[in-house]
Amino acid sequence: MNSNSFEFIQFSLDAKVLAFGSFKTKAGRMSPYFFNAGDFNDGARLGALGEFYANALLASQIEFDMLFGPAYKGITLAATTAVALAKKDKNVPFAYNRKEVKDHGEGGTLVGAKLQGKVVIIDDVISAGTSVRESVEMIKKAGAQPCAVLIALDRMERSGDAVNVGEFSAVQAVKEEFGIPVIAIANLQDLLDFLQSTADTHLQQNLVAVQTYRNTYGIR
Ligand SMILES: O=P(O)(O)OC[C@H]1O[C@H](OP(=O)(O)OP(=O)(O)O)[C@H](O)[C@@H]1O
Ligand SMILES: O=C(O)c1cc(=O)[nH]c(=O)[nH]1
Repeated sequence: MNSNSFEFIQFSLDAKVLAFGSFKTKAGRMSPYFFNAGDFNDGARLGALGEFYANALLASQIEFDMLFGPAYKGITLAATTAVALAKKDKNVPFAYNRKEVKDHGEGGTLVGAKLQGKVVIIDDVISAGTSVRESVEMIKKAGAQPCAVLIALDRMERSGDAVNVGEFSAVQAVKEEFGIPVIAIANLQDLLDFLQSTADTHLQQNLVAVQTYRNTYGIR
């Protein structure tokens, strides 16, 4: 595990964005962990979050010209990543969409810089891939080129629901369908490594449940 991933997991636990317990996912599975990016909800946390995204993006060495954040959560994520990149001497434009079409003033659904060149889509998680699919469509329609997706956590689990388990994860499907990389600041393997190596015995107690979940739903 790289240090950005390790520190990100610690940061997410401290912020209580990453929690252990019993949570129902969008797919209807009972998960022993959950990542709620909406709880990075103050200036210091959002600023630090942008640093983690920027570090992961720069470490990937992907060439890009701008960022796009799908509404709603992606908007703040793209904005804070753009600020962090600018602090690292990589000042790039960013854009985002509205979920509802604005029918007055400048109108439309796109806000911010004009979509052009190689665009990185920034979001928190990919569940079914709907948000990425819609983003790819908007970017291509504007004449630009989606070049990567950057997310906070890749749960590395196969598609489907509690009973039916598909062959591949939504992240794998996005890579395959659009031929673009998906970069995650951290993934389920990092979380397992973290739980295995932590000196916090209370935290370590979650290892078996997370491993069992991975054995049931995890990608092969
Ligand atoms: O891969 P998907 O199935 O699209 O799921 C992932 C998307 O779902 C959530 O956003 P949501 O669409 O709920 O909107 P929000 O950002 O307004 O919460 C999340 O922030 C991702 O954008
Ligand atoms: O699958 C989901 O619904 C899901 C899982 C998770 O950890 N975080 C999240 O925002 N959604």
